[in-house]
Amino acid sequence: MKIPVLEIFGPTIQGEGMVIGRKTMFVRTAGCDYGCSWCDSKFTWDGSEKDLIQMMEPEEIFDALKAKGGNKFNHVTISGGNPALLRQLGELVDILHDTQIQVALETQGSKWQDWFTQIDDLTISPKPPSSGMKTDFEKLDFIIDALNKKQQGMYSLKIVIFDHADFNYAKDVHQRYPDAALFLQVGNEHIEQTNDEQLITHLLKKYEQLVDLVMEDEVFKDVRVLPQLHTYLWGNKRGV
Ligand SMILES: C[S@@+](CC[C@H](N)C(=O)[O-])C[C@H]1O[C@@H](n2cnc3c(N)ncnc32)[C@H](O)[C@@H]1O
Ligand SMILES: Nc1nc2[nH]cc(C(=O)O)c2c(=O)[nH]1
Ligand code: SF4
Ligand SMILES: [Mg+2]
Repeated sequence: MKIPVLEIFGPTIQGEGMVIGRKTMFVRTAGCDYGCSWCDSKFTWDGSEKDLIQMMEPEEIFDALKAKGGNKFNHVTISGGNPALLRQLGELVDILHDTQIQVALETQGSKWQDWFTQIDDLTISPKPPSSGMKTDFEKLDFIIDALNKKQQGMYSLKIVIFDHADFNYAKDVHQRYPDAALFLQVGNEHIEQTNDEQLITHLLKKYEQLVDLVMEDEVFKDVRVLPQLHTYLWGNKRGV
């Protein structure tokens, strides 16, 4: 079954979360059930690129990954949009595993798919208040419970922080799922900034502020605090 794809790129480094720095390819699917105010990939759901969506069979995606990445990769990250909207992605995961390629997934935790159990590095990124979205905690409970029973691979939570309300939301999530590895990520509110120097200076300051807050906090002990590493190298550039 065909999959709506907007970008296939790499090899690059995974810039975020549990496998930060890992050499990986990216497949970005189209469509999202959320509309986060600060989404850095709005083109996947705002209609601006609907004519650029390619409907691809899993084998075609595999061929496109090979055409771009040759024999230089063994890890593919599926992001979006929300790839968890697509039941048919399980087929792509199987094809990649058949050739010893590991698979990572980026999703917000609003939908479950049975193929989640096959993912090697699964990132669930629930959305804090600044996004304008509301977390369905019953659904998230179900997903985290299912992931805790998972036989294969790793999973983690990654929460983007823009303000104090987000910080408190992340604390609540951490206390609700104390056994889940938690990553706090600096929010980038300047997604249109084209001046890399200005952007990086700003993001470094934000990173330092977030680190300072976490260091003084008694709830956040077993936690990791990270920037989006790719923005330090390439700013807001797409496809990297
Ligand atoms: C574009 S989303 C796609 C996957 C999925 N929809 C999700 O949100 O997890 C990939 C990651 O980028 C993060 N993200 C999006 N916009 C961001 C921003 N302006 N600053 C920091 N992280 C951002 C999301 O929270 C998510 O963890
Ligand atoms: N290098 C790089 N790392 C990333 N980690 C998560 C990304 C995403 O947009 O999902 C992303 C991305 O777009 N590029
Ligand atoms: S859930 Fe992810 S892709 Fe969807 S709007 Fe939010 S950040 Fe963007
Ligand atoms: Mg991104």
